[in-house]
Amino acid sequence: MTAPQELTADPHQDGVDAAVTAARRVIESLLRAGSGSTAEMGRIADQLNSVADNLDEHAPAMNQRMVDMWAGEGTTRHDPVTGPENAIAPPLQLIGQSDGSVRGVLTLGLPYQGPPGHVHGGISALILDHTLGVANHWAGVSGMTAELTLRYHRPTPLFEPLTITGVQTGVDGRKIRTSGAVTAGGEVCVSAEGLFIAKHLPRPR
Ligand SMILES: CCCCCCCCCCCC(=O)SCCNC(=O)CCNC(=O)[C@H](O)C(C)(C)COP(=O)(O)OP(=O)(O)OC[C@H]1O[C@@H](n2cnc3c(N)ncnc32)[C@H](O)[C@@H]1OP(=O)(O)O
Repeated sequence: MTAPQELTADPHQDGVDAAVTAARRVIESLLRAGSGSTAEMGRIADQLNSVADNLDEHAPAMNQRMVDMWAGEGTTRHDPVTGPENAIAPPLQLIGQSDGSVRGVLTLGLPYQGPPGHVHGGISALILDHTLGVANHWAGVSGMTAELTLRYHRPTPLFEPLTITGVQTGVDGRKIRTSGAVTAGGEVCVSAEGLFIAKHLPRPR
């Protein structure tokens, strides 16, 4: 039996991860403040643009950055679900379980809102697509999403811990079947069935 294993990159307390954590806070704070805020939004926009100008000035060429992103341990650092270097990632940390499934817990805030006080359905789809992909990796046979079928059973709450699970259920030639769910308080909010096809795009070199 395989021991549980962290499958996603551990966020660092410094460097780009710390800057990305701050950027996530800015996104959330802008939403909290809103158009009725007395904060000087014009000045805030200038400050944020100056931060972006500084980053762009020190960034490598795009093709070099793509090579770096896909080198070594970097593969789980930048995706939009688990990546500690990606400010739009919640981020979710996934653990491979001894029973072959993967599991993670996260709480989503205002940037991920769809219906009032609840998670946008597209965000649940993004999280489940990625989690099913990681479940395939953990199972040892992975591929690209060909079909993702979602059932939204009940609204998924913001501001509460959500448990995200995924497990590979079968492999038939190049066809890989995987299922998963988002649960809150032990109730299934969203369930997913995925068909993946064993195929991998080449890494940039
Ligand atoms: C630690 C963490 C690590 C890292 C973990 C990272 C996890 C990341 C997870 C994210 C996953 C994504 O979002 S991936 C990105 C989203 N997906 C995509 O962009 C895929 C775009 N589509 C494609 O590239 C293609 O259509 C493919 C690869 C799906 C299939 O193309 P292909 O390779 O040419 O294969 P093809 O011959 O067409 O099909 C092979 C067989 O599958 C069947 N098939 C193909 N598509 C379908 C379909 N939609 N529905 C039913 N069946 C289908 C065919 O009938 C055929 O069956 P038979 O005749 O053999 O019986």
